[in-house]
Amino acid sequence: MRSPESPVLSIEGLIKDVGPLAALDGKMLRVVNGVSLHAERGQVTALLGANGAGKTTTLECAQGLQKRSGGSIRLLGEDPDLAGAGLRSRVGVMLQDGGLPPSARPLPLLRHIAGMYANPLPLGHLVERLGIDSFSRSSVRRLSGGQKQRLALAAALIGNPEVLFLDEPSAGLDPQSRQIVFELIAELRDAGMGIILTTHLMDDAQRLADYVYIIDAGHNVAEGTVAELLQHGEASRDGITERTLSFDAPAGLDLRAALGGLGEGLALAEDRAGSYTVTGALAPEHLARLTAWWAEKGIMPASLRLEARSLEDVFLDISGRDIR
Ligand SMILES: Nc1ncnc2c1ncn2[C@@H]1O[C@H](COP(=O)(O)OP(=O)(O)OP(=O)(O)O)[C@@H](O)[C@H]1O
Repeated sequence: MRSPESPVLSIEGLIKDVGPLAALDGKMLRVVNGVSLHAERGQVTALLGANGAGKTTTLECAQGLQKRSGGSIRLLGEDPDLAGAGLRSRVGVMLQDGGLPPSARPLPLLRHIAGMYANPLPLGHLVERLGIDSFSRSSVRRLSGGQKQRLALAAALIGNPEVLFLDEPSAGLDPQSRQIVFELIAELRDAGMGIILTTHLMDDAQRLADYVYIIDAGHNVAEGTVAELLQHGEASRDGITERTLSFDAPAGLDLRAALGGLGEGLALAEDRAGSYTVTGALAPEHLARLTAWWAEKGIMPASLRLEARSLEDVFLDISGRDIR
């Protein structure tokens, strides 16, 4: 648990029932069952979970878009179910499909939104950072998925919020835009904004998140920094640190010969022609043996990477591998 010192968002034991549902003979369905989460200023907090885990419902309750059935929520110290425009003006929300009016053009739309806030960010700066100029003459309905995404982020930020909710912030973005959006998120975090994001992309969470909550079937199943969660993954394997060494080199190498007697207990594979992985309890001796063999044979790999388990491995261990 981290210290809840002036959290931007504090959720304790959130319950959300939906219905009554005809499919359940008129009964209610509990879709969030006791989720707790704390998000701090100056941090990126990620909420991860499989499809249907309850992420959207949790965050919509936090934003006051859905009324909770039980538990407590404080967003910037206020109950979102009771708060008014004052709270909304301090909160930025970027939804996955943007929720932007289809016939609007980017700049008038952003100017209009900026006009609703007391201290908006300078429009020109945001427009330039997010490359909105290049499509400012098109209407929202004609924008590509990635352009809409960047415009939605600008719309969420223009009011200069203290807390920002991001739903799948890199969905549909090309590598250049993703880089720009990530840099902007890191800058906003460093400037003290509290950022709460949901994503299915473990890479994004691993790169951006200061603290991660994993929920499943409506309740918390794990939490911690990325490093803590990765350690959890290691501990769950009887204290043995499993690592993967991957490298690209000429096709058809005999890895077993390369590792000699040290290959026992390791999984050796040439996944594609010339693309190799060695997985298991790798020790420095394995690396020494392999690199000595390369030197002996005059082999210089085109790429080489050593990693412990990824957040994706840990996520799958924690929330199971069954499709939802
Ligand atoms: N109004 C509703 N009526 C019936 N079921 C609902 C309703 N709202 C949510 N649910 C169900 O509650 C569960 C949680 O939904 P939610 O959208 O919060 O999940 P999620 O974690 O955001 O999923 P995803 O990753 O797929 O977006 C799902 O199984 C969903 O079908």
